[in-house]
Order: sequence, then C-alpha cells, then structure tokens
Amino acid sequence: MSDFKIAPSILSANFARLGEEVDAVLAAGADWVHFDVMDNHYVPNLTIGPMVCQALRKHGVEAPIDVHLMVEPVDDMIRMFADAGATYITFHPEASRHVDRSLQLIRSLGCKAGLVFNPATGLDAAKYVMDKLDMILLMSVNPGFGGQKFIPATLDKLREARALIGASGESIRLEIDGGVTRDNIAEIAAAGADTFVAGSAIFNAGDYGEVIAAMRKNLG
Ligand SMILES: O=C(CO)[C@H](O)[C@H](O)COP(=O)(O)O
Ligand SMILES: [Fe+2]
Repeated sequence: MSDFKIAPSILSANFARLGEEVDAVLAAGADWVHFDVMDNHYVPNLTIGPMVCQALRKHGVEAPIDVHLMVEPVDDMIRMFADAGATYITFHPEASRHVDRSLQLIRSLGCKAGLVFNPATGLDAAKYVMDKLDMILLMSVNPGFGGQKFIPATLDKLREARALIGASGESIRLEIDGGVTRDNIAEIAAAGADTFVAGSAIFNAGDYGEVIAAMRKNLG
C-alpha cells in the first residue's frame, strides 16, 4: 500500500478561526497541516509565524505540522519553529547561505528537514545533501500565493526527483505544493509524489471531507 499523505495548506483557511479550521480539516481526513510562512522579502506576501504554530499546538493539534519557510534568511526561523512545535521544516536553498548547515540545524533541533525547489530551480542543491533530507518539496506554482494553476513542467521534475531519491537509497518524502486538485492528483502521484499539499482546492470547498475523500479515491 502506498503511503500517501494529504497536507491541507492553511494559507486558504479562514484565519479568523484558524483553530477550528485545522480541527475540521483533520477531522475530515487530512494527514498533516501545511503551514506557509511568508516574510514579504523572500516572497511578496506576509503570513504567519511561530506564535501561530505554537498556538495550534496549545489548541491541541497533534498532527504533523509541515512548516514551509518562504523567508530569508532561514536559521532564526528554524530555531523558533522547532520551539513552536513544527514537525517538518523546509526551506528554499537560495534563502540560506549554508544549506548543509541549515539542514543539520533542523535535525539537531529534533525536526525533519527538507528543501523546497521553485518551478525554475534545478535540483542540484539536493544532490550532495541527500543524507540530510527527510523531504524534497517541489513547488508547482511560484511561491507567495494560494489559488494558482499547477505548472505542468513539474511532472518531469517530479520524475527527476523520484529518480534522485531512488538512487540515493535514502528514505525521503517527495512533496508537491501548488495547484493540486482532485482532478490532477493521480497524474502527480504517477510522476512520483507521495505527499500532496492542497490549499484552495480543500478550503474553498464547502465539504472538506468530500474533497479529501475524492483525492484519496483518485490516488487509488
Ligand atoms: O506554498 C504555497 C504558496 O507559496 C502554498 O502552500 C500553495 O500555494 C497551496 O495553495 P494552493 O493549493 O491553493 O495552490
Ligand atoms: Fe507551501
């Protein structure tokens, strides 16, 4: 059986009642919470920080929290999110001067580490740190906003990343983020993804459970 994970991006949740939204999406069958952190520097948008992650833990959220850092620099935020209860912490390699060191920092703080690749960025930065990765995240939209369309060239990149992971012999999750819907999720899985972020497709729907069930059904 495949170990697929569905990680709703709370970027599209109603922030005025975030705790309830996260409870609802987990009760509806989600596996993880995808937590988008934007700093109006690395990306042209501003979202939420470690206090909100900590608040979700205090609220009682026990599911893995998958923190996607779209910030520059990354090391201070890594420390703060590890303290705040993050499970995975991923960052964009161009946002750290010392990628290897930042990855080690994440693991040293007891979290799982990942690198994120923008649509136009090649996978080179992952090649020599495969032993320090728990996840590779491919952006299938340009980072900064929810509700964008999936960029089809990401399918070839997923195949490339899957081959890289296979050759490394490491156990590394392959996550996709941006424009994932019930209609394209099967094709994305066939290209090699095992972890699926979906924001607008889930939170803009009236019935979260119905969308998540449809996604799982299409995953087979
Ligand atoms: O990292 C992100 C944007 O930078 C979000 O996780 C992503 O866009 C999810 O939203 P959607 O499923 O609506 O595309
Ligand atoms: Fe994200």
